[in-house]
Amino acid sequence: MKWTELCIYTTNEAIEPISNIIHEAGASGVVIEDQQDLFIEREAPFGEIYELNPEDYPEEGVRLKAYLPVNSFLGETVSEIKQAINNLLLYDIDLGMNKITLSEVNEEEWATAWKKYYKPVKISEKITITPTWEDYQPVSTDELIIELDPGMAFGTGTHPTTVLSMQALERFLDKDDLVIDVGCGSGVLSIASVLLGARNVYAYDLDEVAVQSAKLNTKVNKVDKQVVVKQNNLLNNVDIHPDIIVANILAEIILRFERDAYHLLKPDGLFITSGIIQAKKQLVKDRLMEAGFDIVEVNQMEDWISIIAKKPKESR
Ligand SMILES: C[S@@+](CC[C@H](N)C(=O)[O-])C[C@H]1O[C@@H](n2cnc3c(N)ncnc32)[C@H](O)[C@@H]1O
Repeated sequence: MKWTELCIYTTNEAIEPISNIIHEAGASGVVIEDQQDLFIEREAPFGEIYELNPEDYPEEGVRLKAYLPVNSFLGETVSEIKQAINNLLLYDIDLGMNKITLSEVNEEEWATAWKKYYKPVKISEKITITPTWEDYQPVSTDELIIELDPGMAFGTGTHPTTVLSMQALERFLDKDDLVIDVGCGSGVLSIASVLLGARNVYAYDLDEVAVQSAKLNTKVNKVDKQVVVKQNNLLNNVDIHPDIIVANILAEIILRFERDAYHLLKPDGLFITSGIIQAKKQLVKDRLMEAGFDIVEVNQMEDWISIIAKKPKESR
């Protein structure tokens, strides 16, 4: 199948409205190449690797790229896109060069074009996540590598909520711990747990696609013998007593099973929660304490909160 690559040269302020126009025209995704990205100073507490190549960016302004299938409607679709973009001038949106170019790409090029945007990322002191197609060589001997294919359940494993969970696992997981991963998504936290020394992990997700993806990723990372992946609603009908329960799920969902987590955990066990927005921080803390937990730590990355709670030795 043939595709047309639509390149729109514009400005930073026009990214959002033009992206909407392109989505409405039927493109499944938009690539944003913003010249300013080359100059942003990024926080890199763990020396994250950002390998931006200036050649991938326009000399000035922003380049948006979208892919449309070549069919008999293409000419009409492109005219509508041009018209809708020009209409933005009525709202005083600066369109900069406002140049559009079209070029044909074949299926194969299109399918791999997005891969250059994914690079190995060091997300904690020990853990680096790398896309499966990269031949990444560890920088130090104690570096732990997780191979993940972006595009599968819950992205690349580099979302702040995942990073917060992983950093907590890195600090609190002891060798031979038994771990439950609630809402495992791609399985990234289960894989990290095994690499960090967990004896076994039980990974649950409600979504069948996530379950399949986690099964595949545990195989790719050669930890499938230690990780049991199952479709399950939270901790319903689970009768395992772990040292750690990790759950990167929204606050509303955490608050549906904090008591189950407390009952299942071994004394001294940890409940690592993440995916909590600022506004829900106090509510989640209160409810964890009501369930009997002691709060060990509250951490933040960007707008996201992670709360680490401990079940006391003597249950209340
Ligand atoms: C934010 S993602 C986290 C994925 C992964 N743990 C990570 O950190 O990258 C939350 C996951 O929870 C799953 N989920 C939502 N509700 C659930 C439920 N009731 N039971 C089990 N999993 C659930 C979703 O399908 C999704 O995969």
